[in-house]
Amino acid sequence: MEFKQIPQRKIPNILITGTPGTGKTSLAQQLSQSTGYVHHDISLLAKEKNLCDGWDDEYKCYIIDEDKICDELENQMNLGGNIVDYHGCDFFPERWFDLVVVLRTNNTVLYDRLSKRNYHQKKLTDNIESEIFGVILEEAEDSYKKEIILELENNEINDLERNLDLILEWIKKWESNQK
Ligand SMILES: Nc1ncnc2c1ncn2[C@@H]1O[C@H](COP(=O)(O)OP(=O)(O)OP(=O)(O)O)[C@@H](O)[C@H]1O
Repeated sequence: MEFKQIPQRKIPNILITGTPGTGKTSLAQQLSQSTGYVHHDISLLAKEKNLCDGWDDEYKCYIIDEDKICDELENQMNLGGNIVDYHGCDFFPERWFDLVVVLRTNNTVLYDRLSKRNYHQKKLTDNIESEIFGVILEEAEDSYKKEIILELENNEINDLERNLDLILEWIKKWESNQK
């Protein structure tokens, strides 16, 4: 059998994950503007391309079809220069990512952000508890090497700017290491 070797990417792929409301999309959008990398908001992609596997009546949201999402993104991920934004991280191929950012938010701040979305009480409480117990961080630690995981606080606007600068700095180093 003949294997086609995939050339090493020259620009990195970054996963931004964290509990809903921790600011993944805000950071991903700014990072995409600063770098020209492609922002993939997985929930949006699933809806737009019909990569869903039903409706979750308890949480009132679509259930994404993880296999279809991975198939949809595979070719683009091989090229590098992608920012993937999703509140889960254990179903993506590990080889896709060079950096995994886990955003964390103080529970009082997160409560305020999620209350504005009119989530029902159970969805609100479950998300706050998930953040308190660091469920997504644990999921990231179970799925990726710890050297590529970056846990970042995102409570106020200064945090967003600092996190953006940190990631831009990381990209510069990563790219110069590839030369
Ligand atoms: N550093 C910050 N300071 C203040 N507000 C912020 C900050 N980051 C994000 N926000 C605000 O918090 C809310 C949630 O942000 P955002 O939609 O980016 O979160 P998310 O993690 O992508 O959520 P979801 O997983 O549900 O898509 C938005 O109203 C956004 O403007």
